[in-house]
Amino acid sequence: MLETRIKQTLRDVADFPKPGIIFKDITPVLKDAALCAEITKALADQLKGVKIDVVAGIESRGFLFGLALAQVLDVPFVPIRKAGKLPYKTIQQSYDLEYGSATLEVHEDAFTAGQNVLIHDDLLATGGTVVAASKLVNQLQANVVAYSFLISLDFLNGKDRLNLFSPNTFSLVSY
Ligand SMILES: O=P(O)(O)OC[C@H]1O[C@H](OP(=O)(O)OP(=O)(O)O)[C@H](O)[C@@H]1O
Ligand SMILES: Nc1ncnc2[nH]cnc12
Repeated sequence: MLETRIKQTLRDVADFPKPGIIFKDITPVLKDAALCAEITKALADQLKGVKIDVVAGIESRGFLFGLALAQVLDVPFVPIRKAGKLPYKTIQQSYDLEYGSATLEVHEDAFTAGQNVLIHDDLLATGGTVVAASKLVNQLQANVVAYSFLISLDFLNGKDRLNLFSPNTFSLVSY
C-alpha cells in the first residue's frame, strides 16, 4: 500500500526545528524516483471530479510535488512564497505555524477572478500556512476548491480550519 511505503520511507527527526517537534523529513522520499512518480499520480487521482484551473504550491516543500501535480493535471502552477522573494507586485498574509510565524506572498496577477485553485503543500499541521494561502487566493477573487497534501498530522486538527474555505481536503498519509 502506498501509504505504508511512504511512512516507511519518511524520516522522523526529533526536536527539529524546536524542542518537542517531531519533524517529518521527506528528503528520503525525494531520493526514490519511482516512489515520487507514484505519489504524483496518487495526488492527481484523489482530485478526479474536482474542476481545477490552477495549482498553487507553498514554499518551499509545496513546490516539489506541486509543479509535478500541475503538469499531470495540465494546468498552470503558481508559487506562493515567503516574504521578500517574489520580484513583481505582491499581496501578503502573516500567519502562525506549528513552530513559528511567517508571511506569505503571491503576485497580484497570480490568479484571475473566479478561477478554481487547488492549494498543495507537503504537510498539514496546524493549518496556519494554508489558511494564509487561502486568504491570498480569496483576496484575488479566486476560489479554493481543494487542498492536497502528502502528509496530514490529524492530531493537530488543521483540517477543521480549512472547511471554512473548502471541504475537499486530501492527503496520502495521516498520523
Ligand atoms: O500547518 P502549519 O502548522 O502551518 O505547518 C505546515 C507548514 O510547515 C512547513 O513549512 P515551513 O514553514 O517549515 O517551510 P519549508 O517548506 O520552507 O520548510 C510545511 O511545509 C508546511 O508549509
Ligand atoms: N512536524 C512537522 N514536520 C515537518 N514539517 C512540518 N511543518 C509543520 N510541522 C511539521
